[in-house]
Amino acid sequence: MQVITTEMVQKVIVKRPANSHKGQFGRVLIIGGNQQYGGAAMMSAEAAVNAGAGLVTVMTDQINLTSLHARLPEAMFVDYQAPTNQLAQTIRNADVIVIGPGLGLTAHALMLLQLTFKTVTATQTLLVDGSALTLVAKHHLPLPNTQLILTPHQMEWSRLSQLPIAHQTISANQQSLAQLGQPILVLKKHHTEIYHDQAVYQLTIGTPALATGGSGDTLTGIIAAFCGQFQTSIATVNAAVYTHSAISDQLAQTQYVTLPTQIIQALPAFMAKLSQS
Ligand SMILES: NC(=O)C1=CN([C@@H]2O[C@H](COP(=O)(O)OP(=O)(O)OC[C@H]3O[C@@H](n4cnc5c(N)ncnc54)[C@H](O)[C@@H]3O)[C@@H](O)[C@H]2O)[C@@H](O)CC1
Ligand SMILES: Nc1ncnc2c1ncn2[C@@H]1O[C@H](COP(=O)(O)OP(=O)(O)O)[C@@H](O)[C@H]1O
Ligand SMILES: [Mg+2]
Repeated sequence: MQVITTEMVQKVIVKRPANSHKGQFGRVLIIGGNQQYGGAAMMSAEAAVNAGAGLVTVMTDQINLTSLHARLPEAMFVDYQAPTNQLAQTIRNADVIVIGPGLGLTAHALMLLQLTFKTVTATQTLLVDGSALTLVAKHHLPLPNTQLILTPHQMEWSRLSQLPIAHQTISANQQSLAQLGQPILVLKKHHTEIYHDQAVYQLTIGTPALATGGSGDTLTGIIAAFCGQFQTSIATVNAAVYTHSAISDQLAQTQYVTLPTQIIQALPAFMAKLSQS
């Protein structure tokens, strides 16, 4: 198991080429946010925008439109009740898709997940989080052939792998991942572990100041934005996971809890500093 270091992250968060445009920094689609959990999709989207995604679209319940645009005019909106062919076209247009933050477990949520799995191709990156992971486990859905990243916390991983939390050892986790077709796994907890093929990385920063609703939703947006602009790889995912906790640690010097929205606000300055060092 290797520890993720600042030096590893500096290799990922590089200066942007002068001759570039938004089309090169990733078209990110966030699918989530039902009537109860709109904030989850909004935090994911705002994190993606602030972490540098070129274009961000949110496919969510219409009830979230006004608050989304009031808070984040940079984001585009698609009503997740739109006709299936429009939803599929939106999914096809994305480079990186996040599904799950605040999605919920209803029949409509399941339909959106199945449509995404059916539509996504091998050249796209798909990040499955939150409710979407619970739906995969509950309905035994086969995972699609794409660049796949799973971001469960320990309980979500338990549902998916059928490993009780106390049995989530490195070798047991690796065996479960082999059965799931070797996606990248971000197993979120105190000292999060990241798995890909035989490689295992550990985050040794981050504190319980992160133990507040929305911290994981925010992480999904950072990972998606990083994959969209720095290419999908284990190094890129590690850099995103590290950035999330490093910002929290900085804020936690003077704060008991670090709010997801505060981490989001600090992203552009943190990335500028790393890219210049
Ligand atoms: N503001 C919002 O709209 C929020 C929406 N959320 C959404 O709510 C949905 C359900 O997600 P939840 O995670 O709350 O619900 P889950 O019921 O899937 O899991 C949460 C429970 O798992 C247990 N658990 C064990 N180990 C854990 C670990 N290491 N980390 C976290 N929990 C652990 C805890 O008992 C915890 O109450 C998701 O779609 C999520 O995106 C949450 O993220 C909270 C904030
Ligand atoms: N005690 C802790 N130490 C370090 N990191 C933590 C701790 N508690 C939570 N976190 C981090 O906060 C995030 C929580 O994700 P998640 O449980 O999915 O939150 P939510 O779904 O509410 O957004 C993960 O990145 C996790 O590693
Ligand atoms: Mg979560």
